[in-house]
Amino acid sequence: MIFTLIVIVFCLLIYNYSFNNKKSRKAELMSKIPGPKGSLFIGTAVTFLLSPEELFLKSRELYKDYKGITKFYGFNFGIVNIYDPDDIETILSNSRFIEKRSPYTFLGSWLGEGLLVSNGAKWQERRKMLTPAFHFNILKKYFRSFLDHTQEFFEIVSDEVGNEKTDLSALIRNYTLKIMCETTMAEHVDVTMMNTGIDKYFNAVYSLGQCVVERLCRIWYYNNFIYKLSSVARRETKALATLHEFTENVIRNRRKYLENKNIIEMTEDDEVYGKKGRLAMLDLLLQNEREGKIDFKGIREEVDTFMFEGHDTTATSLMFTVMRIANEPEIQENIYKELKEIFQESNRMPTLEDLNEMKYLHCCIMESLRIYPPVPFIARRLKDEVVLSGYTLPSGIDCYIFIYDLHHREDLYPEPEKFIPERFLPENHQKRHRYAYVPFSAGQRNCIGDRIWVP
Ligand code: HEM
Repeated sequence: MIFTLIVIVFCLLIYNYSFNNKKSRKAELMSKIPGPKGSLFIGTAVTFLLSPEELFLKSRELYKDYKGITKFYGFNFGIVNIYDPDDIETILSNSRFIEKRSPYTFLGSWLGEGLLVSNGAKWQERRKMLTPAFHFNILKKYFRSFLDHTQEFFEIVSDEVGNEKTDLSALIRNYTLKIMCETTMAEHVDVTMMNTGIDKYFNAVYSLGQCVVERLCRIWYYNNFIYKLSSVARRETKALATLHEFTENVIRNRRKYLENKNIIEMTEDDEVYGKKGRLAMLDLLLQNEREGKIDFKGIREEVDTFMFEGHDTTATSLMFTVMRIANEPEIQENIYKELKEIFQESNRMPTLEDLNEMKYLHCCIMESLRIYPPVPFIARRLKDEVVLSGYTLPSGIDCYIFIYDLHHREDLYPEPEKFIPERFLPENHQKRHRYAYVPFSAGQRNCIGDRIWVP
């Protein structure tokens, strides 16, 4: 009871300070932006008192009712949602709008100041440090690893044929994480450790994800002090211990491996790789640690970031792609024909060059990322005022870019729920606005791993 009272009083005080003050420019500008009418004290914050699924549907409703731009506000925060390609271009292409705050801060206890959530000089420094690990040559180097794991995956899936049900999600997640570890954490990650720790790791990722979503749906938890007192925060702390232990083991194992081999300094064509190539992400970070440019905590932040951002998005996308194609017999037939033309009667493994010939399959993947973007929205904190769709957005609020709604706009993608890979044939895709399709975001803070997914 006392806790609820503290929450209410606290929220009302903050609300009064910032948004109820009619003289404030922020309040004046926000009042002009279209959106549902808010209540006296809590603005539209009541919308957040929904379950995650209901909140998702509510956001879709708002998008339909307020084409182009709409707002949420309450207590001390303001959010403007945008879905228009011109507006999205204004934000994503401008280096003034690369700052992230809510809801990324909710990931802070896990990812620290890792690339996904960091800002300013820290972000610039890390992005520069890590970019070489995502060069196309890295993809070439680890292509074999993709093939081996995919082969293993197929064998396991074939054993499932005839079963009434198969949980593809668990299988896909498992293999995606293994590939992610090998390609970004270097080839010699201890597989036994991976296999024993992997289930615990997944459960902890799931649990932490739940905590973040619950926090997002409970506006009073936006305040750190209040959140820390909750049972959700206690669950988060438990999950964090497992997650950090897992990644610390990955780092220590790799470090030990390099020490045992007496590899003091690695160069891009070091013998540790057996062939010429660039350093994988973890080795690049360990190299920078030796040069005093990053410490253990910094390495862990990046390893946590890449393990999460790399495997979760990719596995989600793979699951939706497989699910959708499984329900589209004609599309399956077209994919089969294309593969038959490439491989003829041969059983050989695919090469990187073959990928360039899989044009139809490529369109299918793009269409799947359109309908089911694994990152349905991204956000930017506005440091300056900006005009979007004819409205001036105040500085200090968060601008949410709803990739999901952009990708489902009827005017850009007629019959948006239909799976039509031909939308992405070059002659059709090139006619579209450059910012009408952004599953990997765009601009300076785009996805650093986009080439690993769609080369
Ligand atoms: C289907 C696969 C993927 C999708 C749809 C995807 C999507 C995205 C999106 C939309 C962003 C922008 C986030 C924002 O602005 O808040 C992003 C950023 C990022 N992604 Fe991905 N991603 C994918 C795969 C990967 C992979 C494989 C990796 C790493 C191995 C990765 C690492 C990152 C990192 C580190 C960032 C933050 C970049 C920065 O802020 O500088 N992603 N991703």
